[in-house]
Amino acid sequence: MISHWILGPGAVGRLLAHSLAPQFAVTLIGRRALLNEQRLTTPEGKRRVQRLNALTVNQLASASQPVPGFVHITTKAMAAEAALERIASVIPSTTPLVLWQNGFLAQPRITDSWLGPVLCATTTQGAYLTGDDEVVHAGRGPTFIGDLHNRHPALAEALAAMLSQAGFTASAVGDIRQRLWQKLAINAAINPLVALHEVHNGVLRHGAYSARVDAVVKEVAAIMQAEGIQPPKGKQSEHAWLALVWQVVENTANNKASMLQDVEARRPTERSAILGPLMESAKRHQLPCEELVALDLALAKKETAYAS
Ligand SMILES: NC(=O)C1=CN([C@@H]2O[C@H](COP(=O)(O)OP(=O)(O)OC[C@H]3O[C@@H](n4cnc5c(N)ncnc54)[C@H](OP(=O)(O)O)[C@@H]3O)[C@@H](O)[C@H]2O)C=CC1
Ligand SMILES: CC(C)(CO)C(=O)C(=O)O
Repeated sequence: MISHWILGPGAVGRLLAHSLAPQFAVTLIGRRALLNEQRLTTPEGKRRVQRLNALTVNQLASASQPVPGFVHITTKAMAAEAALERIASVIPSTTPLVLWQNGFLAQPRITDSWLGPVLCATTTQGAYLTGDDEVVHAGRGPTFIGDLHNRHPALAEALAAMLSQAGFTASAVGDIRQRLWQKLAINAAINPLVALHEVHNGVLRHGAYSARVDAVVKEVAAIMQAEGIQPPKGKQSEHAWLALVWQVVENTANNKASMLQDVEARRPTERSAILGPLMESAKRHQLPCEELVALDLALAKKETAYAS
């Protein structure tokens, strides 16, 4: 039986573990001990309890586990490389990895440094934790799998089939880089502003916020063009990116964005994974990015204030 290791037992990691466990061998790996009896609340409000095989990184070194078929990394973007480093000595260097992070920080770095295949997943599944033994699956959405250089289409197909068997709507795609950058554009336009002002996504439609969104999207659209990233619908243009972002704001008006959840929990945000690649690209292509830099600085200041 294919075994899946899931490194990072947070919202996505536990949702994945609950979904895969009935049909596959699953090991959930964290840096601290987790209860083996875990609860899931479905989007329909049903509650399920399941025993999951949960180990700490330290226990993993002494436990005799079968070699994993896949290692899913489900930490936040900034933690992915360090988390992988902690387990790298106990898995073959050819083990397929699956990166579930938003942004575009961990994906190119781990793809360049890992010997084995590195698949990337982008998902609009929504999940959040309510405690050490419970995850809420807030909403369903599609998941796309691929690798940055399109070298492993069969592996992506095989994983998408397993995830589909586990109840995800998953597809293998040949354009995962495009999809990761498209999501990055949306996250850059929405997440920093709502996190800084501590508002739900829908508030961006009002007052001075909407002009800030437009100004951010203007910078992002030029960067996307320079990176060769098309908006999912329509031709490359500022108008198409604006339409996309405003549609997501509308669809998620009542959402508390992930970056706002991080700010409220006083955790580091994923600003380096979301704003970082855009600012780097702007610099490389000599494009303006004053709005993005201002958002990044303001978020850094906010994080420093609550970290001290
Ligand atoms: N939640 C969602 O709905 C979605 C999330 N994503 C993306 O998925 C990624 C994960 O998000 P999410 O699950 O919400 O994040 P969480 O903060 O809920 O989970 C992150 C987990 O990683 C663990 N972790 C951190 N460092 C290590 C380490 N060195 N070794 C092992 N585990 C570690 C944390 O453990 P500890 O508790 O000890 O801190 C925590 O359990 C992010 O990039 C996010 O943007 C994408 C789409 C939807
Ligand atoms: C699309 C959006 C902004 C929805 O809240 C999101 O992906 C997030 O919160 O990270």
